[in-house]
Amino acid sequence: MNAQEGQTETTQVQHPLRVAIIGGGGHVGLPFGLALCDCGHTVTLVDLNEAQLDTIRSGQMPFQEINADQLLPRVLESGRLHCSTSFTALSEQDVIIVTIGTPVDEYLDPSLRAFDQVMEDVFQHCRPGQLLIIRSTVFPGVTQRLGRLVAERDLQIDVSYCPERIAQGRALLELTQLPQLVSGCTPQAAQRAASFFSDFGQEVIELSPVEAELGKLFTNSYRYINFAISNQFYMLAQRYEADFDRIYHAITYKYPRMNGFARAGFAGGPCLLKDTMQLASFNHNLLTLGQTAMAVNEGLPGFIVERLKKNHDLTGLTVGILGMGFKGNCDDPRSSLSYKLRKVLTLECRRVLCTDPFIDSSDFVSLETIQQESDILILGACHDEYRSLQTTKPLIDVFGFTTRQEP
Ligand SMILES: NC(=O)c1ccc[n+]([C@@H]2O[C@H](COP(=O)([O-])OP(=O)(O)OC[C@H]3O[C@@H](n4cnc5c(N)ncnc54)[C@H](O)[C@@H]3O)[C@@H](O)[C@H]2O)c1
Ligand SMILES: CC(=O)N[C@H]1[C@@H](OP(=O)(O)OP(=O)(O)OC[C@H]2O[C@@H](n3ccc(=O)[nH]c3=O)[C@H](O)[C@@H]2O)O[C@H](CO)[C@@H](O)[C@@H]1O
Repeated sequence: MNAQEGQTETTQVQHPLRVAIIGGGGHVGLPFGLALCDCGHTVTLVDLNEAQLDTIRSGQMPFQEINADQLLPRVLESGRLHCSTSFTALSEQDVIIVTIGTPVDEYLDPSLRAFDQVMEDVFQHCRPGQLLIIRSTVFPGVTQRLGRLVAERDLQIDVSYCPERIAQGRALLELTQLPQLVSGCTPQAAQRAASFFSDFGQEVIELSPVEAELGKLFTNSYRYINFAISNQFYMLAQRYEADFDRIYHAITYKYPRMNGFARAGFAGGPCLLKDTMQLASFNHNLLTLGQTAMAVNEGLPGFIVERLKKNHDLTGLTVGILGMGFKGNCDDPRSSLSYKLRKVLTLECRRVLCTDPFIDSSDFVSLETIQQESDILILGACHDEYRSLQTTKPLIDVFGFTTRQEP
């Protein structure tokens, strides 16, 4: 199922440890666990999702991750990868890593209950001398608060926050290539976390816990706001019947000061919007740029439909969405704007059809059917399969993906 790209060299760690990853069946925990195991650590993936763990035990990746289809059977064969739904294994570990999801709630505030519950479970099972590494993206202040709780209970474990910064699907390519932000509640915790990641092959940058927490949120908010600039310019160009892609090429060509100018497109997924909202919430709901970015990026599906309505009577038409994942060549539908587009279209059109080569859903149709039965096609995700799509139907491609020359 997975594409294969140049494997990164595996170097063996000098100090093999016993490591548990809570949330180890997920998009962050699993590839990290495989990589740690591959370089010599013994890893227990602790996850509530039994079905996911069964899939992993059988040697199958539960989601797409470049090079993981080859790596998973290899580490299973080594005998150093274990899976468990129980926290009891925690007491046998040297290092406990937390990679559970950290969503925002319906008020756009971080939802801390699940995280606090996991921490309570960790406290019940930990033993003195262990290193706790928080790797989920957390609200600023969470790490120091944990440090205070650990001190109050005299648990004698070292608490650190070391955020994950890989792009989903590319973890095994990026893990040892990206510098690792490292922080600890005490100098000893920071130093132990730094040794753990340098032994793993990463360049380490030390920050205080709140700096590392903010650093992670700044990284994702920056990217999200950056996409909003392009999406706003795209909408503006459309309003004046100007071709955004032609402008994009013209103004970025041999002009280095536009190097960071993003393409227009659906900016979705489980992280960018959520982390921008966490930052806003941390700053007492004041993050003007972030909130404006949310209005722009989340408004793009509605804008597309409004534009279509100007030239077509949608009530009699079938519209097809190509690609439902939250980004190109990705099988993850979480917070994909293609679903928002489907919802808006459903209110306006006779029929909406969806297709995606990576997502198995009973209400999706094949690429062939969608091409035959749709009057209008809209690109929802830049899957390679659509790059050279031949169609006689009008194709709305906000990304400029099907017309651009370079990848
Ligand atoms: N997805 C990414 O590319 C990415 C990148 C960097 C950081 N992050 C951050 O990493 C964290 C995890 O994200 P993800 O995409 O891997 O989420 P995910 O939903 O894919 O994985 C989380 C895993 O935790 C498990 N889990 C939930 N509650 C649990 C509990 N109480 N005990 C044990 N296991 C439990 C779930 O079953 C799931 O397998 C989030 O904070 C996210 O913001 C994600
Ligand atoms: C590359 C990057 O910094 N990604 C961050 C992002 O990864 P994540 O896995 O969310 O992936 P991306 O940042 O690549 O994509 C997020 C969204 O932006 C859209 N998109 C992408 C490129 C583009 O030019 N225009 C556009 O709109 C994608 O279609 C997708 O909907 O959140 C993760 C979770 O915290 C971080 O760890 C990653 O570091």
